[in-house]
Amino acid sequence: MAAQAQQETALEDSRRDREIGVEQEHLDRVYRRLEEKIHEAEFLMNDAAKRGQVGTPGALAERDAQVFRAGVHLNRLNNEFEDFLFGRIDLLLGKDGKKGPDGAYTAVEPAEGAVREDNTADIAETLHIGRIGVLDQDYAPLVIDWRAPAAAPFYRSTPVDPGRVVRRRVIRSKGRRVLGVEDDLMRPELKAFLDGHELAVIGDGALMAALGQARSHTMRDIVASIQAEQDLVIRAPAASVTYVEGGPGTGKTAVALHRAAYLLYQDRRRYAGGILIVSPTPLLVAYTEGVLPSLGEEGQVAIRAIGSLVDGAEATLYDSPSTARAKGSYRMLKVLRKAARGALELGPGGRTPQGRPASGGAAPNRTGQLAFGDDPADHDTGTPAPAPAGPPTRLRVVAFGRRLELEAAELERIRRTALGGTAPVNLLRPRARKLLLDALWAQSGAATRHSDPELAAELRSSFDEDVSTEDSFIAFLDAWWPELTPRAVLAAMADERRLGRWARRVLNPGEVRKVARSLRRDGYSVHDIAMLDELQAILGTPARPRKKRDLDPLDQLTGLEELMPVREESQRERAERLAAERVEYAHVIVDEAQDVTPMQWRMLGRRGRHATWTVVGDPAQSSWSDVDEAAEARDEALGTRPRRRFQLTVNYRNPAEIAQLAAKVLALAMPGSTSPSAVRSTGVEPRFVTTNNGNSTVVRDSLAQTVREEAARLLDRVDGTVGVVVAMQRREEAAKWLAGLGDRVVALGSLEAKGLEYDATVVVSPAEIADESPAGLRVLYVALTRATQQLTVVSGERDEPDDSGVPDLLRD
Ligand SMILES: Nc1ncnc2c1ncn2[C@@H]1O[C@H](COP(=O)(O)OP(=O)(O)OP(=O)(O)O)[C@@H](O)[C@H]1O
Repeated sequence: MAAQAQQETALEDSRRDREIGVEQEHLDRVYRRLEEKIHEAEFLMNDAAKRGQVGTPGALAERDAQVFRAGVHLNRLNNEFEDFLFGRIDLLLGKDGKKGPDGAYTAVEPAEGAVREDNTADIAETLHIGRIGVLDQDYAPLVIDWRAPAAAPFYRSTPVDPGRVVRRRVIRSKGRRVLGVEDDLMRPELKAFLDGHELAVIGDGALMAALGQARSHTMRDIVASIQAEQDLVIRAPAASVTYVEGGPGTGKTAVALHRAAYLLYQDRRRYAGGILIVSPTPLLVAYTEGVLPSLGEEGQVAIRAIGSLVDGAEATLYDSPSTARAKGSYRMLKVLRKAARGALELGPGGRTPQGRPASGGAAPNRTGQLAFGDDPADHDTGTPAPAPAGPPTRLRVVAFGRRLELEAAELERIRRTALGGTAPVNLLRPRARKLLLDALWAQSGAATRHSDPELAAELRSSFDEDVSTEDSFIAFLDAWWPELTPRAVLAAMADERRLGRWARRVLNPGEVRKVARSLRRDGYSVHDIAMLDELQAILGTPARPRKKRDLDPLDQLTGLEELMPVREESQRERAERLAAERVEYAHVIVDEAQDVTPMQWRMLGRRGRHATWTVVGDPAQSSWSDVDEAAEARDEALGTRPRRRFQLTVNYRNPAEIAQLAAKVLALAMPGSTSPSAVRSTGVEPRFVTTNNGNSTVVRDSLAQTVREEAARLLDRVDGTVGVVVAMQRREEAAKWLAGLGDRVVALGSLEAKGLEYDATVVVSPAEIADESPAGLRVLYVALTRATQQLTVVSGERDEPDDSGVPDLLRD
């Protein structure tokens, strides 16, 4: 028996080696062709450089265009040289004989007679799929770009609906070497022949091989194993709104990133306006950042955390759930509108009573840590408040030899009239100035001096000119109607009494206290960033003279400055500059959309007023408490554009053992909803550990020690990363528990775990996580669904474990 098994293995190995050899031959051909193309690109660059020396405007423009094109080409080839060929499909003869622009036949369905009556068939076409397309000298496809229509069957074909595909192969290669192949047979009932030989089938399929791999701290692309339901989303037409829901691990983030790459491939010109991908946390941005470059896309896509969308301000703080609820809800809009108008009373310099400069930056707090909650003892600056300067209460000018004066009451009346307009507050300043001049003019009595309207008008205009150029008038206007910045207004809201006035009948006194207190911390939270953005819209920016860029004197002479990039700027810098200057996008992708608050939806809406959208999320993972209000805000941001809805149903992350446990929390958090089905099982059940010594008391040291031991245990059992998920308030403490265990293990607050995944996780005290906010059960559901292989749950003080250590929240 053993000898027979050995023989079979040897046979299998030799078949595998033969197939690897076949793919190696193809890869060699592709590399030879790529080298030719690189030479072409280099020749173009040199040639262009020579042309540049001629120096005529026409030659300069041509040189620049060529250098640009050749540079892009070289860049792509060099980037994608690594592991860029990853797939192959062997197809039956198609229905018609038509070929697409990439040289492949376009038919999806097989021709009649492609399968013979005895269930045999010949392979009519073989296509290799890679990160970019490569044609040979005769324009036959050596590699098809994964985003091209001809590559779609690689992803769409299933045994239920195979189309023309007989065999789908995933090729694993490193540099110039093919390392392995994994095949899926789409028509297992068929005996298919390629060049007279029966088609070989190697391995158990690529998906399982991909899913079993150890995780690192960065996400990998899934280009070689995109599944049919995911492919439908990635290639959905970009018109209007693509709306994708799916449980944890169904690939929503992966799909969103691949969709960005696909859209750029499909219509680069249209998306020259940029694609914005919004992530909930900087951790998730860092985790996903490498995926697009691996797909050959970078420049036109900006991946930003929702707390980094406002230039010059970065969210570094967390708000407690109740403060977040007040700041993120629609009610805050009313408060901000009042504040923006009321803040004029700040007077010059924009100093708040707390002494914090109103234009204060987003420095991290004193300890340099991210802070959770808004306990004044921790975060108050503690600086005694100097008296505010306040706005001036009297205007005095001299005009036409007379002393004119407006008193406080009159000034107040004028301010109210000016604010009666609906324009942004900063743009109302000219109107206020005009009303002041009207009042002074009326007081001067000069209007009655001339009955001739023309003379009267002339007199008025010289009066206006005299007064408005007077130093005292200019200084008064600057102090009385200062140009407000969003930061100044937000800082002004840190004063509780003042905020109380602006928020009357909108926020309750407790909310006012908490919001004001949180705004006294150094730095901003994600919710503050949305408030800053809203304030920017409410205040407006007065037009300023445009600063001219430094120009190359030669470009100025030839008038080419608009056509050519500034000389010293590299292509990458240019792309970055354009991205930084961009305020609106052609397509906006919102990841973890279930967590976006109403105020944040307004901020996103302003960035995609004319955009098409892809919105991905999972209501069951929402940490936002008022789901209906958020849905209303989302609908407002997306407008009336038609929506195309997709549902992802398969969990690729968690093994069935972990998914089943998480489903129990889902049933509590959102009764009636269904969990995605896990695609694999590891046979390793979640482990339950309790620090509860039997009388419901937990020694704190014991919790620290237990978590540390469990993390160390998991580090021994998995090759990749271990995440320890704790309630937000324990984050700093938990990091200390893990000191010295190395960089494969990290401690995370429950909200920070959003979207991330680890080989193994330790979830610390389910009850503590669930009790932390009104959406706590959904946050716990997120925490429990982060592991790709193993999960340990450690009960804490608040949990009630049974005899097996299973805490109450995780029992049936
Ligand atoms: N077709 C696929 N082939 C291989 N791996 C996949 C595939 N689809 C998803 N995965 C993997 O499954 C994991 C989960 O994917 P992803 O993070 O995109 O899911 P998600 O739906 O955004 O999850 P969550 O809602 O929990 O944030 C990732 O490791 C991803 O690479």
